[in-house]
Amino acid sequence: MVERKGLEDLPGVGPATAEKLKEAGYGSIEAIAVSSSSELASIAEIGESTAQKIINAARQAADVGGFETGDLVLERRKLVGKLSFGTKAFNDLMGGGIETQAITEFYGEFGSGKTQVGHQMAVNAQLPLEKGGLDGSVIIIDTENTFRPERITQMVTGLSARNGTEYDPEEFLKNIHVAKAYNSNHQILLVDTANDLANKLKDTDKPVRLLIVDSLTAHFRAEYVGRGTLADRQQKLNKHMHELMKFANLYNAAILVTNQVMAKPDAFFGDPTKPIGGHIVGHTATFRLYLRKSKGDKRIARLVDSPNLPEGEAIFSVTTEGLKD
Ligand SMILES: Nc1ncnc2c1ncn2[C@@H]1O[C@H](COP(=O)(O)OP(=O)(O)OP(=O)(O)O)[C@@H](O)[C@H]1O
Repeated sequence: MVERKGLEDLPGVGPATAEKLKEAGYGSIEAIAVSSSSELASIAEIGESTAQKIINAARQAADVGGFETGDLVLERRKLVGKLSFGTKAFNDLMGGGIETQAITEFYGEFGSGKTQVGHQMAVNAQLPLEKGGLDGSVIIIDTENTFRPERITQMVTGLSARNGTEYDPEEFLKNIHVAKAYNSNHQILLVDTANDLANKLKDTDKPVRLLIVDSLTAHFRAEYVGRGTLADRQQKLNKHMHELMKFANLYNAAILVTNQVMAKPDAFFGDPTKPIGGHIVGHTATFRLYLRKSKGDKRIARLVDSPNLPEGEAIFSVTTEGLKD
């Protein structure tokens, strides 16, 4: 595993500059490495030539996606893990579960079950491999204050009954690290914090194997209103997604993000069945699932985009004990 460096390790970046960059959402060496000197100069209030020097140093320090030979890619692909949903229909749809080294996006209307899926996966990820888990810890970036430890307890109790094992909910809660994101910049910054935490836990018996961002887009949507802001928003979102992808590869982790679609479209966001973030999120997420409500506690998940699986649907229920067939 690569040792991660901080912004302060770059020549020419003092604490004040580092702070300005972080506040503007440039919290990682990788983000600096792919920025332009004019952009950096104006954010950090430094000269362009200094900015260019910082960028050059960042490019050297970061692995910003140069070329890799196919055998190395294959070697990494061999490590890909699958995190089970714990429901047959869902697993069948997704070829066994959600993959590590990938971003899986769940989008749908309010109440369609996105947060519930996230909670269930935060439980399942801690199970041993033979039980469909990833034997790891979980990080949740909670942007809408929807994380409920009580739900985790209920789901662990449900799982104990289903698996015929006595799991301790408290143990599960201890392996879930939750941070609230107060705005989109903070949300982007929390991926760096997540990196630090993952780095710290990587040699323990519970390395971070799942990172959840619930909701990926809510802050962006609330902060960037009006047509003139669209380009900025998409650029930030794009950077955020790439940092998440980087995290996925670095720690062989699964990334689960949620995205709300509006039941009542406004003029700006258009088509009600289209998730927020449009092309950017769509092209960066590896798998996309559209969730919708059906009768009672039933939900329908539709796989809409996948590099290697056919499109299809799965029906599942959201119950007090967790997701069920
Ligand atoms: N303890 C519980 N027992 C049974 N069902 C529950 C329980 N808690 C939540 N649910 C179900 O989950 C639904 C909420 O789903 P969830 O919070 O995942 O929606 P969401 O898609 O994340 O919505 P939003 O976009 O508003 O965040 C509730 O309407 C209810 O049907």
